[in-house]
Amino acid sequence: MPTTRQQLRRNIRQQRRQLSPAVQRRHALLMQQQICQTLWFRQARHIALYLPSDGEISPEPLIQLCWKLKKTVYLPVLHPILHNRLWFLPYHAHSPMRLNSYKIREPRLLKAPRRPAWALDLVCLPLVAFDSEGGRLGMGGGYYDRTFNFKLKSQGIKGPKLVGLAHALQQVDKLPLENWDVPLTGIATEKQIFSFNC
Ligand SMILES: Nc1nc2c(c(=O)[nH]1)N(C=O)[C@@H](CNc1ccc(C(=O)N[C@@H](CCC(=O)O)C(=O)O)cc1)CN2
Ligand SMILES: Nc1ncnc2c1ncn2[C@@H]1O[C@H](COP(=O)(O)OP(=O)(O)OP(=O)(O)O)[C@@H](O)[C@H]1O
Repeated sequence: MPTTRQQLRRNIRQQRRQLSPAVQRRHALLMQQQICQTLWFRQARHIALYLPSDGEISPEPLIQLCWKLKKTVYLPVLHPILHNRLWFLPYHAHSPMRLNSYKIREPRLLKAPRRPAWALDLVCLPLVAFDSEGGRLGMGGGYYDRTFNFKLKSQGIKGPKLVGLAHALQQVDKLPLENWDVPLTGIATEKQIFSFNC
């Protein structure tokens, strides 16, 4: 019987949560060393990352490196009005934070200048599963697909590079592509960089 998206999510989320803190730290550092060599990272000044939850690979070493290199870091914030869309707010060491409805820390809205999604250079996306052709399965809210939907339009804005971050164990054989799925530019794991032609 084929595995449903729900079963696959449950399965991989469970495997991810079982990684020890030491393995999590090692993967986060190795993934950072992989991605920081790419042109996607080196040419980017405005970079969206995320704070890890539920065993996701941690972009925290990458965030520290961005700050050191004077790149501006943004985090996703659940849109206060539009259904399942994201805003991106700057994130500094002293940004006032709150917990969103999924208990993930996000910057408070306050007066921080938002950056429109199309004006970011690089967006590092969390994901639950990926395949070797750039297929991505997320947490199921469709937040990133809705927010970067403009990239699917033929005359659309080119927008940021979209790079998924994952533990290598999150790779699966083949994910069915849905017509709302926004293509990824690449994926970075602790083992390697996958690059797709977009
Ligand atoms: N670290 C991180 N931040 C992120 C995301 C993410 O995947 N990871 N998102 C990527 O989109 C957005 C939040 N999307 C999320 C969607 C579902 C769940 C979640 O845990 N869902 C529960 C059930 C729903 C509920 O509690 O109401 C679950 O599946 O167990 C979490 C985040 C924005 N920020
Ligand atoms: N551009 C869009 N417009 C309208 N609905 C969308 C769009 N993109 C995704 N959806 C809807 O969102 C729901 C969740 O999509 P999906 O399972 O692909 O999310 P995901 O990629 O796992 O989540 P996330 O991007 O939040 O990590 C689906 O029911 C889909 O119909």
